[in-house]
Amino acid sequence: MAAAAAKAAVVLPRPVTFVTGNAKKLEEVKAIIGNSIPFKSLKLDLPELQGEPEDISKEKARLAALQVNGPVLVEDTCLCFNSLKGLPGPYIKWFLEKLGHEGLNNLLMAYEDKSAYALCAFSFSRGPGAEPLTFLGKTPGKIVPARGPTDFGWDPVFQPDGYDQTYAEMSKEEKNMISHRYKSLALVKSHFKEAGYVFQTDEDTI
Ligand SMILES: O=c1[nH]c(=O)c2ncn([C@@H]3O[C@H](COP(=O)(O)OP(=O)(O)OP(=O)(O)O)[C@@H](O)[C@H]3O)c2[nH]1
Ligand SMILES: [Mg+2]
Repeated sequence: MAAAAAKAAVVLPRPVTFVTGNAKKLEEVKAIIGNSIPFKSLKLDLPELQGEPEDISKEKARLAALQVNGPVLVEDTCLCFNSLKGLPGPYIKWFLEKLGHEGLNNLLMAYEDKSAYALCAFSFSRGPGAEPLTFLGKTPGKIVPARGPTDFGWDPVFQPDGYDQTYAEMSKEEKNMISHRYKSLALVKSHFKEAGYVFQTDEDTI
């Protein structure tokens, strides 16, 4: 039999929109994705479901696709303490806001085990109504008293396994080579490569 027909390209109506209310996330996503996926960004703080990271991320993608009326990428980030069976997890934003770096350390005072992991769940939706695909990236480490610049979230209290520095003490380039976000985006990039999406620009659709 003749070789199988070439896979038809999936045409997406415009560049993907990365929807986030977090400027520091956007900075890292830009640095990690580079030119490999054409995307633009939209600053929007989407409401978040309670529950498992994957479900929160998928629901964010569904909401974002409706808002944007096109293909979207979103992500949800968790910081999970093993002694606390994965908490604060997706609720880290509020724990950090209320307790600060010292409070996060204090949560683990009663436990010997300070191990933790950073988890990033990117979700991609091709548009409103499409089932989002989720890509998980995980970096193991431990919670330590804050060290390094305090310009991004809990970076100063997270020391990845195999490193003497916290995320905050590392250069951006170094963090972006090992981070939960990097690992999750590596899977997103592979998916885009395999799927061979073709993007129309906004100009094409006018
Ligand atoms: O030190 C950090 N290093 C990181 O690599 C990192 N990634 C996210 N975060 C923080 O963890 C919470 C996640 O909550 P989150 O995923 O809902 O994000 P968000 O609400 O800020 O933005 P978004 O939901 O609009 O995208 C928020 O407090 C973020 O600031 C990080 N902190
Ligand atoms: Mg959020």
